[in-house]
Amino acid sequence: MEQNMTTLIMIFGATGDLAKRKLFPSLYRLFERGRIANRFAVIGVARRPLSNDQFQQSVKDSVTSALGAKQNLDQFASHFYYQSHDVTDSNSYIALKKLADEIDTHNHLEGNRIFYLAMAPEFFGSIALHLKADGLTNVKGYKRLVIEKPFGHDLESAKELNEQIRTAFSEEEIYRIDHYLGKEMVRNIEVIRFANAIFEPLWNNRYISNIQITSSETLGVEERGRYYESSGALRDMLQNHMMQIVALLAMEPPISLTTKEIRLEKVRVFRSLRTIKGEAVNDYFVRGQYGEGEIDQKKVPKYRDEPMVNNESNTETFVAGKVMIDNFRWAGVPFYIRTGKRMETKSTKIVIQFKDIPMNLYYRPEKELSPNLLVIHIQPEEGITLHLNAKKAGSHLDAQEVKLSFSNTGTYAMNTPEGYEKLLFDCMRGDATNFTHWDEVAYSWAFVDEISKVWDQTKGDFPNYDAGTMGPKAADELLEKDGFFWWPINNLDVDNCR
Ligand SMILES: NC(=O)C1=CN([C@@H]2O[C@H](COP(=O)(O)OP(=O)(O)OC[C@H]3O[C@@H](n4cnc5c(N)ncnc54)[C@H](OP(=O)(O)O)[C@@H]3O)[C@@H](O)[C@H]2O)C=CC1
Ligand SMILES: O=C1O[C@H](COP(=O)(O)O)[C@@H](O)[C@H](O)[C@H]1O
Repeated sequence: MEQNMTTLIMIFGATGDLAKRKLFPSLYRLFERGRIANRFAVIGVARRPLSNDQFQQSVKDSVTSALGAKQNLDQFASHFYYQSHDVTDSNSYIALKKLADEIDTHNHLEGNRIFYLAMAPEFFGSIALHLKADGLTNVKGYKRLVIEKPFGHDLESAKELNEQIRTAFSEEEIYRIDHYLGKEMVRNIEVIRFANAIFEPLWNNRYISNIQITSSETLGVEERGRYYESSGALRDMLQNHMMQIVALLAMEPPISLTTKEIRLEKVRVFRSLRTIKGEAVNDYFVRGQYGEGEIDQKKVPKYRDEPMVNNESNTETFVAGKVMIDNFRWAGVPFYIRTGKRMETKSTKIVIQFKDIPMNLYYRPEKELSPNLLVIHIQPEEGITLHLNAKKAGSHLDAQEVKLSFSNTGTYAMNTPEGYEKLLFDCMRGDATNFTHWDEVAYSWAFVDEISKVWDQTKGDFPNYDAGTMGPKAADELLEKDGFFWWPINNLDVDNCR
């Protein structure tokens, strides 16, 4: 893997929300930690007219607003340039190439280029084609394309987009970003599984009864109503973030930790997904849309009253499903996943529920022994909790549930870096392990398309959950019919140990 951090990053959509909230602060943190040397430059691209000074000021403002007052901000911002450019206008690329070549030569950037597409996905394909046609990719160093989600709207559009970007970049040069793969505890899944002799032998259908993955948000759609109306929770969260977590939990140990081997194993999981189609969709998947409710003691409107949302919208803001992986290791083990907006709490957690022991010697017959759980806390807290049974102090032989916890924040006493910081750094190093390969995207869309095909044709009974709750009743029933229930995520806090 290369360790060449000398690079010119072109951010398309540099005045947008993602650039301000995530990309500039992440680049600052890399700069602050000395991970990118002084030989880097950023060209921000967007339509509105801004001078370099104005752009640098907006970069400084976004760093301060995300990270608080910081040192060396002027020095950091001096690496930023701005080009007012409409990506639909072919002539603009000529001027952009000229600027890029000048900055490259002036800063000795060795012709290394990262093109970061942080704007609406409808532009992705044509930007990639222009970059090649107008010579911006014609460099003596490396060229890499970082592409934001959503990668297409369904398999067909994803294929079309892929073909367009592949005319300008090879698969190895394409970094399809999924910011969940930058989260510290998502990256930790593989280490927890493959570096612990106590887990890997149990990691299969003989010992695990079910796995639950919840990613709940308290936010609504905010200003993104127009995008969300054509996306919904299924395409916005499940097709990418949730399915990636399933793959990491379910994959076989790779023969080595290279990008190629890890991706191969993840793809094998996607290939083993049980296809759910037609009438079966509603047995395996549940959709919801939020009505009015209360969050943090404030009244919030229903989804259909949000800006840029159709007042009869059929878009789901919640999805829960049972994913089955039909292979030797996982046959019969349901992976329950749920995600939604305007839920009770902001939390992403994985609960691995182990099967019951064959016989309970310790509780009285009327009391059941608690199952062992391994909880992986992805956010906001980061850590692991193992739920065990141990003798109740002072009792004869009664057992009680105890929790062994590891808290990432507590151990290192610092905030772990944002996902984007890690992913940007990985891209500069040429490490694509935590980016999604085309095959993963394609299999995941094929799986999701069968669900949306059914849902697009039938009207949901919406709204069907109140804002501030954990989703519709049907999501609970999905597990109840299998004899399970969602573990209440608020009671699983990493710090909530007995
Ligand atoms: N925001 C977020 O938290 C997340 C965003 N994403 C993805 O990131 C991408 C960007 O999202 P976000 O930042 O929220 O979007 P915004 O709408 O906030 O920003 C869009 C950017 O594109 C620029 N732009 C729009 N049209 C053109 C054009 N024709 N030519 C040149 N520039 C143009 C806008 O600037 P101007 O108007 O000046 O041209 C602006 O800088 C999307 O793909 C989104 O799905 C993914 C995960 C999270
Ligand atoms: O990709 C997306 O993710 C965010 C949730 O990300 P998180 O890191 O805050 O969990 C979600 O709000 C957004 O709708 C979606 O596009």
